[in-house]
Amino acid sequence: MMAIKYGRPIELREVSRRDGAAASPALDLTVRPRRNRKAEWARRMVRENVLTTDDLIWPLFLIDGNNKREQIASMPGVDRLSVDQAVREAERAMKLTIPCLALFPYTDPTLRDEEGSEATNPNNLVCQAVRAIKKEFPDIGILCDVALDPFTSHGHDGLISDGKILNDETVAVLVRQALVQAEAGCDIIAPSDMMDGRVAAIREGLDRSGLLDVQIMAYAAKYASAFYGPFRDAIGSAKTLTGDKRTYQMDSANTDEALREVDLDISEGADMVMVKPGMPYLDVVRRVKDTFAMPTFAYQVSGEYAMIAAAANNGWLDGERAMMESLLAFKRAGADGVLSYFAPKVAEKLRSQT
Ligand SMILES: NCc1[nH]cc(CCC(=O)O)c1CC(=O)O
Ligand SMILES: [Mg+2]
Repeated sequence: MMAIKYGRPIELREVSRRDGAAASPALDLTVRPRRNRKAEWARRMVRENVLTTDDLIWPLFLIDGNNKREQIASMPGVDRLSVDQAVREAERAMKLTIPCLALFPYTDPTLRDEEGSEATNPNNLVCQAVRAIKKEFPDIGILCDVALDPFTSHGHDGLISDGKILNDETVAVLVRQALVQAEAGCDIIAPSDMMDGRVAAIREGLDRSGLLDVQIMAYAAKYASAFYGPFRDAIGSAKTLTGDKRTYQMDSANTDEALREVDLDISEGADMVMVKPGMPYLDVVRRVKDTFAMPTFAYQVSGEYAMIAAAANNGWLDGERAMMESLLAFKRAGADGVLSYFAPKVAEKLRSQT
């Protein structure tokens, strides 16, 4: 019996050395993992995870106006788009075979109020964009975020009373927000507010309105994160936000809690679940995928995008390679897809490789 692990059995050592091999010093290794990495064709054969355009959800920021593109300083390469420009990006997404867009509005400050009432206006920016995109490109998926922060004067995701975020009262408004979006033609409702019980309430609201096919992707494990900073610039809530979101978004120290949150959202009717942010929480993605075997998504959030984009713009790292590596990391962690501001660039890169 010869136990071979990482070397050659002692008995075979002498015979195994070829004549002349002594001239070139060699380690006595049977197993050399580098053999499988010796050429690109060999690396392709043993590759465990692949990223394709099917894995991408592309978030777009909307702004009122026509033929307008406004740069977002903290997200170099990402613009706020007027509805007509968002339709052009939808066309680009179709050509790049990106399956789904996510829409986020920059609401005019004059339309923001304490209750976020613009959220339930069936003609708000998001609903306008959904209709315009679906009219030209009915075959692209559209995901709409459900939360009040783009619409409230205080920048919180829910209603406030005496400095507290009200849960049940907020849920009632979120149901109405989800309904105006679904009625506009949105395919996937994505509650990002972290109120308790909102998935069940939204599911019931949709079903009662006959919107049985509208899916719910729950931001199930969403953490109170510093990485949302640039997003809050993009939707214009950074300056107005008072305090933080720690009474509703999760504590970044926890993962068991993430499993309980995901479990609840699934039992309330979520079709898909999301972990957010992405790269700093890949352990959560893996646990969620392994525990529930549900379609699991990750959000590579604005701050993650900004870090890579800023370092690349400074020449501190190879932006394209860092981008591709960061996206593949989500696949390795078990994600079925990723919301990423890099989506169009990634899709272009993937296309140039085939
Ligand atoms: N509730 C709204 C919402 N939906 C997505 C993000 C962040 C996305 C990003 O940073 O890219 C946020 C911000 C927040 O919760 O403060
Ligand atoms: Mg929850």
